[in-house]
Amino acid sequence: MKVKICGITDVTTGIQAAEYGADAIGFVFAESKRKVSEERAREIASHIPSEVYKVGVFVNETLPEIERIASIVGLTHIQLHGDETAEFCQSLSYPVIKAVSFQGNEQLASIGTYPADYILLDSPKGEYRGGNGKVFDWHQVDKNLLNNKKVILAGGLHEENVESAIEIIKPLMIDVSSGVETNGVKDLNKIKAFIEKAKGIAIGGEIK
Ligand SMILES: O=C(O)c1ccccc1NCC(=O)[C@H](O)[C@H](O)COP(=O)(O)O
Repeated sequence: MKVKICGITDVTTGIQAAEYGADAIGFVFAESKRKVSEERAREIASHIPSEVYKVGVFVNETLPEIERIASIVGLTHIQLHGDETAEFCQSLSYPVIKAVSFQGNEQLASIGTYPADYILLDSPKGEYRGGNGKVFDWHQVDKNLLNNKKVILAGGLHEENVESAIEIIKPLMIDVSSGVETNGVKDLNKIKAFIEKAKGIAIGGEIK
């Protein structure tokens, strides 16, 4: 199971997350309590091994601004967390993760044709477009509608519920932010425990 730790804002947490086995780390460049400057993100990214994805999270940002930040920071993937059109997605020169605030399967039917490499299933938006620490009903998701796209599951995951989430959705990757924080700050013990738990979960008798 691949793991993305999102909302990284300092070098130590980035380095430790990678050491604990994170496959991707996320930098939020949108309105958020976890918003990070491009200078800080660049510094963090420079300490992270090349095989770990550096994902930039954007909400309705302009194309030139995304491309500019991606190039400065050294992003490997762009996560679109707003209302970006398919044409917008196609214009980006990076692999795209399109986030969907899950509200039902009608929505998934249309996202099945969206030209993104990955679909990130998240909870309906709260105060911010993402990172709200809320779960949604995984049983409602009809994955057949997603056209075999690579699925990343997010939304209120933590050490205690991640096993059920993986069992029900069987995603390629899981994404967490609030669930590895204490009092709104990333907690290294929780990050370690979450990654260990997720990496040890057997799907169909095989450790993924
Ligand atoms: O994390 C944020 O603050 C955020 C703000 C605005 C747009 C997206 C944001 N996060 C994107 C993520 O990938 C989060 O990890 C994902 O929404 C899950 O968050 P959580 O429910 O807190 O685990």
